[in-house]
Amino acid sequence: MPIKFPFKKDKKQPRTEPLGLEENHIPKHVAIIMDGNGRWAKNRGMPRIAGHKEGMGVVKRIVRYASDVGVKVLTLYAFSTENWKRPKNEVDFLMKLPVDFLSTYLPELIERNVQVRTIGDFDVLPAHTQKAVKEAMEKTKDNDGLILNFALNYGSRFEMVHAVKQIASRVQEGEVDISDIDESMFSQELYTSELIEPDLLIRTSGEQRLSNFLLWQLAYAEFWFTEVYWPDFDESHFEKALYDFQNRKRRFGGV
Ligand SMILES: CC(C)Oc1ccc(CN(CCC(N)=O)C(=O)c2cnn(Cc3ccccc3)c2-c2ccc3sccc3c2)cc1
Repeated sequence: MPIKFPFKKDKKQPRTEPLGLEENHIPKHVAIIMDGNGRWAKNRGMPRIAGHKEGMGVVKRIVRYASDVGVKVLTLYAFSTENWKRPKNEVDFLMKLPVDFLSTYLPELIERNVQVRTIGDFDVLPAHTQKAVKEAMEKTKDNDGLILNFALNYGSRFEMVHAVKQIASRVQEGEVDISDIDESMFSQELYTSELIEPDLLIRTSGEQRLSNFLLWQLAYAEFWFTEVYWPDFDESHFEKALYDFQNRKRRFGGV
């Protein structure tokens, strides 16, 4: 019978009746494809950026929950069609969003001992976005609590081809012999080289696809999908995902 641990008592957070999560079987690394902002807004006759705004509030709440429940790494991927397909006002809004997010939320992230990291092609972001993100990473680099990892302009196949090129050039230089190449060497060349691999992937809005996200790193992860649009995603959905994760692991226990 699973041992029932109530959540750590935390005055600040409204207590939710725990499903009976086992404290010592929380996934170490949860990756989330945050999808559904646009449809959420459309269903309400609101502009798409209203969905992104609502989605930002959910990011803050889920980060709090993940750090409270003991997740070690939380990787967030804003599933977004290429920016060039978006109207200009939406792209401008999105590029401002991180600056607003960090200006209001960085103090709490620091207080919560959260370390902010990114994976992906950082340089294509506008200067003001880069500046805000760099400052957040610099100010939190020594924190050893939850690692909050944002996928920015990230593509898994691009990442993997880049890794192949890095290794191939080392072979060409005679630094590495073909027989030395193994999974570990390949993993070391990925953006995620310093992170443990995800053990749970969550995707919202009913899509059941990876969309070129962490293709190598998700090889052994549990996948959990929900119809819920990201702006409607809340702690109860996250808790259910953790609960199902624990039950799957329990059912298929073994080595
Ligand atoms: C370190 C962190 C604070 O800074 C950054 C974080 C991300 C990016 C990249 N970025 C915005 C620019 C782009 N590529 O479109 C997206 O991924 C993107 C695309 N849609 N949404 C809205 C959305 C909001 C909420 C949920 C899904 C999508 C976002 C998005 C995603 C999460 C968060 S959290 C703070 C801002 C933000 C913006 C750049 C810097």
